[in-house]
Amino acid sequence: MPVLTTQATQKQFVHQDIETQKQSSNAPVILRLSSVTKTYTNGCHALLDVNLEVKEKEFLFITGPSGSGKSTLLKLLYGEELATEGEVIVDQFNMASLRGDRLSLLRRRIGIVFQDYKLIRQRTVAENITFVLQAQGYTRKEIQRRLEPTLKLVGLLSKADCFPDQLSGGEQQRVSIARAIVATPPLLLADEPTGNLDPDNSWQIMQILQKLNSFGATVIVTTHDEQLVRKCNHPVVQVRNGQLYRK
Ligand SMILES: Nc1ncnc2c1ncn2[C@@H]1O[C@H](COP(=O)(O)OP(=O)(O)OP(=O)(O)O)[C@@H](O)[C@H]1O
Repeated sequence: MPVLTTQATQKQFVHQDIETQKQSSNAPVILRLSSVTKTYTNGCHALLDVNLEVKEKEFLFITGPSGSGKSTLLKLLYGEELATEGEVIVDQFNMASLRGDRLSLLRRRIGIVFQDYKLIRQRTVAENITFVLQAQGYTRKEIQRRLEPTLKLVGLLSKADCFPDQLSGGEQQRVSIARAIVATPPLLLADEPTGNLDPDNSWQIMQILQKLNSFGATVIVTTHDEQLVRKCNHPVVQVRNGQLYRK
């Protein structure tokens, strides 16, 4: 693993790496961070002069210790936070200039999976998955057309009418993945999706994410789980003290 101490070297390295990828793949860029710094209002520098480019259909792991800036990086990508300096481009949109309806439209093209699932306890599995489609004005017929294959993909066809509290942690995470992908977004962001799961369930989740990637989605996963990362053959970026290092 390269150890890069200065930002100049780091930039050079990441750019070199980007060049290498360009030679091996002509896929369009789906997201780009250019010289991005994120400082929270309390003065905490979560990210410092970060550069990253991800191409369509890539699968990227983001690893790093607790508090290093992984979630912040994902939040910049789905517009939960804005960069303090630098430029964040997602799906050709500059995140700094996106507000209201335009931000909502971009978010429809991004599926998000969280460590703590964020399911609605009073709604069934099927309702949790289709809720977002209803909110986006899909017809009942289209919702039904999408629901069954999505449930099948995450192995939950028989649990459609269960409530979240009747499911295991792994099953709940599979519901949250189903909810994230039911509108077939081209970009899937997963923030510690296996953080609350045992190794078997973690592996099941990874297999689903890899299957979605093989179907054409760009997938970015943050994780602490080095073993899981080693098991999969995907590029890895490590965040340390708010800076990015290619592994
Ligand atoms: N809303 C906020 N206000 C102030 N500081 C924040 C905020 N969110 C995060 N931070 C700080 O920014 C830094 C990076 O946090 P972040 O959540 O991105 O790290 P992380 O790598 O995802 O950590 P973990 O693996 O524990 O989830 C930390 O020092 C954290 O305390």
